[in-house]
Amino acid sequence: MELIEYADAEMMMIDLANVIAGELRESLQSDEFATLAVPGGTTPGPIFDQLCAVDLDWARVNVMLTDERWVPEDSDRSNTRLLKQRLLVDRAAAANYLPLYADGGTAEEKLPELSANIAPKLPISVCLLGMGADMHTASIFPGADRLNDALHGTDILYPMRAPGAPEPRITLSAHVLRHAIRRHIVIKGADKREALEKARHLSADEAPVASILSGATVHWAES
Ligand SMILES: O=C(O)[C@H](O)[C@@H](O)[C@H](O)[C@H](O)COP(=O)(O)O
Repeated sequence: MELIEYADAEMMMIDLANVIAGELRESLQSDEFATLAVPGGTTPGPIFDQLCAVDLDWARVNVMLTDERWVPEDSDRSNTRLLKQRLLVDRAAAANYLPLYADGGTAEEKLPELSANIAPKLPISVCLLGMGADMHTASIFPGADRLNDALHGTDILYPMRAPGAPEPRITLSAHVLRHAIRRHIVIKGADKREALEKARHLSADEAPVASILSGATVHWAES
């Protein structure tokens, strides 16, 4: 794993948006389509604000989340809502969105149709991930009911219920995340930096983020 430290978060977000745009551009030079996976949560919004305005052949880019909270799109907990408000706008509105949520059923019920839609768009060309202070990444949480499957199984998606998550989740598997051609993790704050250092010496069962660190670039700013 490579660690890049930034003087401040604002610089980190601008830099990271440029890096992601450059990598997507590079993918589109050799492939007909590129797939970008991004996290929800509170950290990546400023990256989306930059990235959405980038001059790129967005019509050839598939955009998806790394994980979703199983809540309707009008909930302020919905990562889909965040993406639609801040990434899939401006030039990036031309991208092809691959949903991780569908109305009218549980994650377990909807998972086959969501997976079938994603399968032809893999591997992920550029994957951006977040991390929680409890060392979860995507929605692969320590102590979660399907932790073992999400870490070691080969399915694309797993439903997930975890003590640390207020609602049911759906997440890409570690298998799919590890097969991403380029992988970035974005974290902010001293507590997450400490958690990252701790995770490097723990098993993936204790620190799920450890399962995707090898070959990843971690971007960190204190504030
Ligand atoms: O839906 C989610 O919550 C995310 O996709 C999740 O994996 C997130 O990246 C981390 O929890 C960090 O969240 P923050 O950026 O809010 O700290």
